[in-house]
Amino acid sequence: MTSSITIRRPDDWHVHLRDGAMLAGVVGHTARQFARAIVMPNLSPPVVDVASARAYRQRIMDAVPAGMEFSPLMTAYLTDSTDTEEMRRGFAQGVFTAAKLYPAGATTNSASGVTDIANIRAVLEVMAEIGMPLCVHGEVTSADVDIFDREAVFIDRILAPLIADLPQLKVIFEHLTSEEGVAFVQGASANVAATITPQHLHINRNAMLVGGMRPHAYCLPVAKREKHRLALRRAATSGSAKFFLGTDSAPHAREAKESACGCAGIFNAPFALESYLTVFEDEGALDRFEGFASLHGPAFYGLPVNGQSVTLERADCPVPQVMDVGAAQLVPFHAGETLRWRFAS
Ligand SMILES: NC(=O)N[C@@H](CC(=O)O)C(=O)O
Ligand SMILES: [Zn+2]
Ligand SMILES: [Zn+2]
Repeated sequence: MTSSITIRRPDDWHVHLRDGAMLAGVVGHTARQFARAIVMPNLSPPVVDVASARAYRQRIMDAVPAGMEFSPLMTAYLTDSTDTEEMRRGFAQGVFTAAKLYPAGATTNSASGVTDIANIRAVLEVMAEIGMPLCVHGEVTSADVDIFDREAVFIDRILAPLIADLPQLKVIFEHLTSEEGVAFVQGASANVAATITPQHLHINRNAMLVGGMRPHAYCLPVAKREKHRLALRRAATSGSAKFFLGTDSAPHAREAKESACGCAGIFNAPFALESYLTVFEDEGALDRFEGFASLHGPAFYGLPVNGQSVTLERADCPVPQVMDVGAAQLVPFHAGETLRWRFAS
């Protein structure tokens, strides 16, 4: 039995670091395991321009615990009125690594998102021209579409037409949750890739709804039927360079989750690599873990791979029921479980 595994230092291609005291409480968990992370811009107010992204990046750097090396990669939050020149400038200056499309109303802090993709057509054209990647929260928001179908419908109504229209645009289908999503990404050109979270590899919708309503298993897009989880596990462990690590770690204070209208988001940063590695081992794909965690993401984004390495050891890794991060009590993903891999260094 493999007793330890060493891979190039990975990156997290989708994370929510929040701001203020919450940022200070959570950033170390990401910086401990990952060299870089694509930082989501859904603050309140959102990060829509170069100046606010620069300022946010500085706040993140200031919050990284001493001795940790971590580079936040910033994203621009697209709105109906995003300025094309602002995107061009931010990308040229290396402030924006990508831009993020939130369909208005789809998820946490998406109220200022895009109400109709036609409204950002000019921005997307420029992004395709300059090679600026588009990160997508891929769900429609129409009241008549069932929440479990919103990703599949998004492909048909929005994503497939967009990609046909702008084949040069680099698109990351974020936090993929469905077999339709997997099939779509597999069948698309090399300009289309996807991130996959640990929770969507571990849980199906039963985790949320059986034996009581379990708000800590609630995130968006929601976990779906078992067949979707299995399709995601096959994709993540397939070795295909189209799929890579993006935790979507999304901390919300315990009381905001355990509420009559609980927030969407799972805080998985503290044990992210341990969680993913368990899946790769169960699928007999330990040899493909490094590609998913450390190689495919940089290749897609056109960035160098990291120089350093990390090691995980086979050892009991108990996950606490709750973590006090100063700003809040957070219930981590896998709370109360003991994982069988432990991040060593
Ligand atoms: N994934 C989530 O459930 N929540 C994210 C937003 C998002 O990534 O959609 C958050 O910011 O809380
Ligand atoms: Zn999202
Ligand atoms: Zn997210």
